Order: sequence, then structure tokens, then C-alpha cells
Amino acid sequence: MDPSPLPLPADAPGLRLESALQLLAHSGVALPGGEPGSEAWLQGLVDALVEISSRDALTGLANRRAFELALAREIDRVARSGEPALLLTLDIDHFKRVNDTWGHGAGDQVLRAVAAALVDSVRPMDLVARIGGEEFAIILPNCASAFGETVAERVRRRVEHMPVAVAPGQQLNCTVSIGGAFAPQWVRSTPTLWVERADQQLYLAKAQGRNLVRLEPTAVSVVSNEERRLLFETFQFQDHE
Ligand SMILES: Nc1nc2c(ncn2[C@@H]2O[C@H](COP(=O)(O)OP(=O)(O)OP(=O)(O)O)[C@@H](O)[C@H]2O)c(=O)[nH]1
Repeated sequence: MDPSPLPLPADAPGLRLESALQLLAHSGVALPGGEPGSEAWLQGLVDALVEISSRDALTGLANRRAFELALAREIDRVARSGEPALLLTLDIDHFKRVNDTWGHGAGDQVLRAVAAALVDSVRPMDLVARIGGEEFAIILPNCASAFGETVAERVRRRVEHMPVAVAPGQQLNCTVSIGGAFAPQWVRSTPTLWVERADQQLYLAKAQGRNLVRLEPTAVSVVSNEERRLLFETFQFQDHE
């Protein structure tokens, strides 16, 4: 795409904004409104750059960076409110075969279709992210443990029953394996530990045949030593206040 003339600010000659504006134009993100160089315009530019750096370019989902930020925020929220939150990690089954059989372009089509199906099968407040090549994650705040299996199954079935057009007259179906874990309530976890737990379940789903959901049985019974240490340190900290 050949970007149209860029509205460079006349009164901010020291700022090198050209490549930022070109990046926005290339990404199809609207250029900021208002008087070029004004505070509102610069804020619009910053907001647009933040938006781009939080998104996965292929699927439009949150990228790994945005996911990790959201995960840390959710851990804080759960520790403060005690509300349950579920993390699902998902991986497309035998995705290499799609690339090998139909080509990389078809693989990209499948990734976009799966991304759209995931967004479609959860609530707007849930965060869907692409965290690796064919790996996705969903953070579901305020998700009661009794509903975890239902939600994850809904996601799995949604993908299973979605035909993806990969070539003229050619459709294929793909499946995902899903692992899930609840954030331990009232105990401060870490993003790494939470992802590890969900991933352990994902490995089980893969090992047990794929196109399966496996959720960690309960949150409280599996609090790790690391999380106990974090809890202990939190209480010590409060004692000294
Ligand atoms: N088209 C496309 N392929 C990608 C992208 N990122 C990663 N891949 C491919 O994803 C495939 C992942 O293959 P594997 O890790 O072997 O996993 P798998 O074939 O899904 O097998 P299982 O996970 O065990 O079911 C590799 O072929 C990568 O090249 C991408 O952005 N686009």
C-alpha cells in the first residue's frame, strides 16, 4: 500500500514521526484526528501505536505481549476479589499437516478462521490471544468453576464444526486441543505458573487423543509451593504495615 501524504506536525520538527505514521497507514489503522502536532493528535498517535503493538497482525487477536499484561492484571483482580477466573490454552491439532498439504496460505486461513471462532464462542469481556504459531489462549474473568467445562467444550465444538475454505471448492475441518486451569482464589499466582498449569492440561488433551478438553480438577487443592510462598510473603508484608 502506498501511504497517502502524511500530516507531519509543523511545530514538532524534532520528533521523528514519519515511520510511525507510515506504519499506521500500512496497518490500515486510522491516522489520529485533530491538528497535527497538537496534544490530542499526539495522544491519538500513541494510542494507535499501542493498539498495533498489542495485536497479532495475522488474526487481529491480542498478541503474546498483550496477553501477558492481561494475565497479570487478572491475577491481581482474582487475588483482590476472590472471583474465579479460567485460563484456557489451545493448540490446533496436526496443524503442520495443513501447511504441508495445502500450503502456508491455507494454514494462515485456518489460523484466521480459528481465531474468529474463538472470539465468537466466548463473551466480549473474555480476552482471546494468539500466543504462538498455532497456539491460542483465552482469559475468562469471573467464570465459575462449574461452568469451566461447558465453556471449553463450547469452544472446542465451535472449531470442530467450522468448515474452512482453503482453496476454491476445497474446505477442511480442523480441531483444537484445550487445556484449562482456574487461578487459585485468594492466593496470588504468577502468569508463568498459571500458564504452566493450563499447558499441563493441554499436553494431557494432546496425549489422550486431541480434539479434547482437559481442565485441572480444582483450584485450591493444587496450590503450588511457589504460590504458597507468594501467599506467605503477602501476609508477612501486611503484618509489617
Ligand atoms: N501457516 C502458518 N503456519 C504456522 C504459523 N506459525 C506456525 N506455523 C506452523 O505450525 C506448525 C506447528 O506444527 P507442530 O508444532 O508440529 O504441531 P502440530 O502439527 O499442530 O501437531 P500437534 O500440536 O501435536 O497436534 C508448523 O508447521 C509451523 O510451521 C503461521 O503463522 N502460519
